[in-house]
Amino acid sequence: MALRGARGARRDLQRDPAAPDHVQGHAQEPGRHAGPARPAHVPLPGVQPRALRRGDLRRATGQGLRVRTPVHHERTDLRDGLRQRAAAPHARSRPIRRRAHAGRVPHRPAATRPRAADPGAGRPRRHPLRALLHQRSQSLITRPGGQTRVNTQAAPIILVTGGAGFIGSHTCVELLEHGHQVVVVDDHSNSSPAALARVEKTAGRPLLAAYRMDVRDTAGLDRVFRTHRFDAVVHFAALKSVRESVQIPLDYYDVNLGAMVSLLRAMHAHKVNRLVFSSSCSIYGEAKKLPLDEGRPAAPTNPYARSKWMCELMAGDLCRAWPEFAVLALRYFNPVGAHPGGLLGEDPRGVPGNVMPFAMQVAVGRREKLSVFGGDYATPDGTAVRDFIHVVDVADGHRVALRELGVDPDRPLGPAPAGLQVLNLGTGVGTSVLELVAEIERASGRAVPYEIVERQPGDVTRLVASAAAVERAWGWRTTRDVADMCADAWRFQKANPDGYGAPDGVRDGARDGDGDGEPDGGGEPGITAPSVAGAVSGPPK
Ligand SMILES: O=c1ccn([C@@H]2O[C@H](COP(=O)(O)OP(=O)(O)O[C@H]3O[C@H](CO)[C@@H](O)[C@H](O)[C@H]3O)[C@@H](O)[C@H]2O)c(=O)[nH]1
Repeated sequence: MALRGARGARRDLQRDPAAPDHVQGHAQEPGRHAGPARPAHVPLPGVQPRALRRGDLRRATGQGLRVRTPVHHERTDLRDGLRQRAAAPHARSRPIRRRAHAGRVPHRPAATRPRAADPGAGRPRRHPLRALLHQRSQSLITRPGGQTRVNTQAAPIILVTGGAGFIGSHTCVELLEHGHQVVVVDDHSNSSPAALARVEKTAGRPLLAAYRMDVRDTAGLDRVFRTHRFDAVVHFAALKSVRESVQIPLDYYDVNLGAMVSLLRAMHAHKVNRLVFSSSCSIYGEAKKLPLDEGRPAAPTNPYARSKWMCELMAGDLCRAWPEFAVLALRYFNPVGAHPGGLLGEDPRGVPGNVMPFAMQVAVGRREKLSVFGGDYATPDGTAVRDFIHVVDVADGHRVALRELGVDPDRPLGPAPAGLQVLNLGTGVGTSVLELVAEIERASGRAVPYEIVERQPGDVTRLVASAAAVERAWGWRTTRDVADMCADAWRFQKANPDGYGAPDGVRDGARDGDGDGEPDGGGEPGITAPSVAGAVSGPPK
């Protein structure tokens, strides 16, 4: 299926007279926003500019090699290999594959991934040529025929703020599995550093670095931007509870808007011009008509939703002032579920504010009963209706969003379609709170006792997405239903009744103990570090 560019969707929005006035596009000047081109296969100092040959490898390893079938072509892109194969089906050629440790990993179905529970599983083995790499952005690439060479068409480096949180951690896995390099900034106010160790285990690759810091720490953030040359940012770090925001609105404005200002300043100062912003369908407020499309005017009903709306406005204003800036604001509906591998899931600190983690804790016996907020809504069973979306679909949506911003590990950095684009991430299917409870009982085989109590201030009756725009723009749709969400969330909850519990040996706040100027666990970050998350550090000095 041919994919339509994101700019197509932006034009759709511009044509829509009901589109919010901050949703704008800027005509793209060809080539202008392409960012720095990545040179392909630049020789390393002291290294012959030829491809390293099989003999070199054998000498370096002192052991035999698994030799791949020789090929008749020299291509760098997997799809090129596949295309060529299709054109000459009898040629004994294979599409080029990248080795798992090479930092650029093709997506594999979960069943074929190394089992994280196996000792040593998922841990990339050090390649003997690794010592030749002198830049963190370089990686090895192995071609059919056994040729291995240094690939300087660097994997993109992505900053993920709030990367240890629920959606952030799943997105980190998705990005690592697809060959991105990932740096996390998280203050762990509502997350555990242990989640990052599990991200690495699940993805089978380490993070490039992980910093424990508040995004509002402008000086610290500036040092992070000076330490890494980011290609794009995915911004999750925020407070996210609708009902809590009604009680402590200033905290929500302070954290959510403060972090956005600080991040946009750093991006502007360091000329990092691609942002995927974690927005929210709560911006739509009380719906008169369903499903909700992106042209629906904003009518937020609580400080949390208003803060997300203001962040979108802020990003739109910066797009007007900085024509190279490209922002994709993803308005997710209700992300729930967990990674099917069972290591990653939702583990908020304290009493869960959201219905799914609370109900899961009831099912596992940590809490007595669920309070269902409101049984008198104008819905079939009287409880509120939400569009629950699997967190792995949300994570996948972020990877595709980066691709639409020109950031794809399988290609050189592409042009960034400048301006702000807003897209829903939802399934289009509404599920009531009581329907969700019934599905959790089915998945877990346990009773989830509940009591219907008063409606809560800030809540709305129904939020259900129109998923048409994202499908038009990217050819993308969600693939998992509420049964999958409950089954996966239960798998995590059952295996981790206390969530992440005691951190997995994580040394919180560890610094640069080995004095190499990198967060501990570094060395050749993203490639050979046993676990960057095992040494989450403060911001670089
Ligand atoms: O203990 C609980 C918690 C929630 N609910 C109800 O369940 C529904 C869903 O609540 P929740 O899971 O908290 O989701 P939302 O309030 O819809 O907000 C979530 O979903 C938004 C998108 O809709 C995100 O932007 C927010 O960050 C996220 O917290 C609402 O009607 C709540 O009143 C209960 O009945 N009992």
